[in-house]
This record gives sequence, structure tokens and C-alpha cells, in this order.
Amino acid sequence: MATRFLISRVSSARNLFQLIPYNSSMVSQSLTKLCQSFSSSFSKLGPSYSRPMTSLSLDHRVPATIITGFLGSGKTTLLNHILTSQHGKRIAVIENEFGEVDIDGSLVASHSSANEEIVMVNNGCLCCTVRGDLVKLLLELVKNKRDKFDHIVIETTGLAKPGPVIETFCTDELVSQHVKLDGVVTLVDSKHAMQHLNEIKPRFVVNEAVEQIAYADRIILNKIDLVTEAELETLTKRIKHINGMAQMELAKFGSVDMDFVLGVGGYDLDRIDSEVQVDKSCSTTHQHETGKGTLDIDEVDDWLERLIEEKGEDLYRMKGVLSIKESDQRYVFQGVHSILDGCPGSTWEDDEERINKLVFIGRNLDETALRRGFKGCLL
Ligand SMILES: Nc1nc2c(ncn2[C@@H]2O[C@H](COP(=O)(O)OP(=O)(O)OP(=O)(O)O)[C@@H](O)[C@H]2O)c(=O)[nH]1
Repeated sequence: MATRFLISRVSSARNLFQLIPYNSSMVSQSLTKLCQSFSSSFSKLGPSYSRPMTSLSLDHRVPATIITGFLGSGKTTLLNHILTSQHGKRIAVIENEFGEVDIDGSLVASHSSANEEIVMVNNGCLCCTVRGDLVKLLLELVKNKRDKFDHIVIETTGLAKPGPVIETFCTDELVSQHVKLDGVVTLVDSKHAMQHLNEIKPRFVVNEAVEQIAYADRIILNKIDLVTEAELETLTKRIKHINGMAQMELAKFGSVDMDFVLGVGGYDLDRIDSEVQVDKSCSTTHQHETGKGTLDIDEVDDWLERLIEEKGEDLYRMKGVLSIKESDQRYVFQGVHSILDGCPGSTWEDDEERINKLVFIGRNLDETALRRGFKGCLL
């Protein structure tokens, strides 16, 4: 592993604090813990407890963005765009590459001003062998150089599976104390993506291109200069079918608004309420469930526990807003595989229709069984 430091960018505007979910220090909760707080939060808090998600606790953790996407999709191009844009944030970069020749490093370096801090992870793949190195680097960064940057950007290799990298933020206690995952940005090569998405893999081998889209909070359809409108439309449909939750933008040379990629809050519970968009299309990778009515909390506990036990590996992302019996507040949750995080959200308005929205993104999900399981929790 090679590590290189350049000098950090000068920031004009520092994000001093922001409101956080009241239990966001528990970025990673096991299902059991979630279920305990899930049940107890409502019974303990009572009707006067109005909006715990926006308590005045300060979140000093540094946000981190994961940039993923297939080989050649434009990850480094986007990174260069981020590093040279005027967003007022000082960025620390963690990059990982296969092989011995550090091509991307020189690319990034040649575009960056003398004011950026770049950290390189050079060998192997972040998704497996050097995950420990990622933890080490993140902790080194926050321990020794925390005052030099405001945001971390991690560029994964084109073949990286984003799941394990995401899980690092949720499962490593020290990392989650200091760093919060802001979002996963997936670059798509508009010209070649369809070919990769359609590739039939041997049994038990994942299609990385599909996974990278499935985990995304933001999707950039890059290289649109190389395709026709019709091709773009077909690709857009296909991608929405895989992940109807992520926002999508079209781009040439990764040129997107910085707000689209930084400060996404993809794992913030207080944003999920507004962001859970129920996409009408269902597929093997994107399932959703929605329904009116009120849920029995114990039944939900049991159902989610069973679901995670049976399908944890196949459940890439989950987000939901639930209407719970005897509670004036929505219950908001999000999860990655078997890691769930949730808390009471905003209060239902008197004239508001209480509905439940659940979005599951994964593989080999049985939509009928999901709908049945959900309906079984309704009172
Ligand atoms: N025509 C066109 N070329 C682009 C666009 N974006 C990036 N490229 C080019 O595509 C090539 C690959 O871009 P990179 O940014 O290196 O892609 P990457 O995802 O980092 O590549 P790997 O690290 O190999 O996975 C470069 O030659 C870029 O200049 C675009 O929108 N249109």
C-alpha cells in the first residue's frame, strides 16, 4: 500500500454543525437492538415527544462519499471535477487501484491544485482484502489530520463490490464514531453499461455493475455524448428498474452539480422520510411495498427479523416509513443487509393519510412474499 499526502485545500465555508437523528451515534444497530429501541421508543416517549430526529445534538463526524462504477465509467474524471470545483470543502481522497502502476493517482494529481490532500490506497481491492486498511486509513485521517479536511471521498476500483465498503462504515465501531457515510455515488458508462448489466454470470458470482447501481444513492449517467437519446432512454429505464430510489443525473465528463454528490445524507434517517419514493415498477432487484393502515410493532419486529435471517445477504438496501399503532409519529428506518438503523420521525398531521412505505433493493427477492409479510403486520 502506498500512501501519499498532498496539502489540503483551503476552505471558505466550514460546516460547523448540523442536526442529526437523535440516535445517530448508533449508526450500526443490530436488529435486536433496533427492535428493542423500536418497541421501547414508542412506549417510553409518550405523545408529548414530538420530533426526536432533529434533536439539538451536534454531529461532528466527517462525511464520506463512496464513488463507485464500472471500469472506465468516469470515476476519476468525477473525482477531478470534485477536486477542482468551488464547493468550499477540503477533501481527503482515498483511492484504491489494482496493479502496480498508479495511473489514476497521477491523473488526479495532475488536475489537483497544490491545496488538496490525497491519500492513496494502492494494492488490492477495498471490497475484500484491504478492508482493514480502509479502517486504518480512515482512523489515521481523523486522528492525525482531522483539522485539514471537511469531507472524505473514496474512489473504489471498477470491480469493487460496494457492499463491504459500506458495511465498514456501519460495523466498525471506531469508524462510525468519527466518520459517517454520506452517500454512494455510482458512475455509469452510458455507452457500455447495458452490456455489463446484461452479462450473465456463473452461479454465485455477482454482477458488479448491477450491484454498484443497486447500492447507489446517486447515479450519474456519464458519457452521454456517446449515445443516442433512444439508447439513453432504454438505459435509464433499466437502471430505474434496478434502483428506483436513487436520484439520477445525466453528465458529460462527470460534470454534475456538487450538491448532487456531496452532502447527500443517504444514510440520514431524517432525510429518508422525504426520500422514500415509491417506484411503481417492480423487479427482481427493486421491490417495494406500500399500504395504508397501521402496523403492529411486534409483528413488524418478527417479520423483519425473519426476513433478515433468511435474506440478509440478498438485501442490499432497505428504507421505510411506517405507521405504527398508538404512535403519533412515523417510524423511519434504513438498512444495509442485516444492519438496521431506525428511530421515530415526524408527527403525522391530523388530516394526513397514514401510509406505510417500504423499499427493498436486492437480488432474488420474492415480491409476493414481501407483500404477504407486510400485510401480515397490519392490524
Ligand atoms: N466521451 C467521453 N469520455 C469520457 C467521459 N467521461 C470520462 N471520459 C473518458 O473516459 C476515460 C475513462 O475515464 P476515467 O475517469 O478514468 O474512468 P474510471 O472509472 O476512473 O476508470 P477506471 O479507474 O479504469 O475504472 C477517460 O479517457 C476519460 O477522459 C464522457 O462523459 N464522455
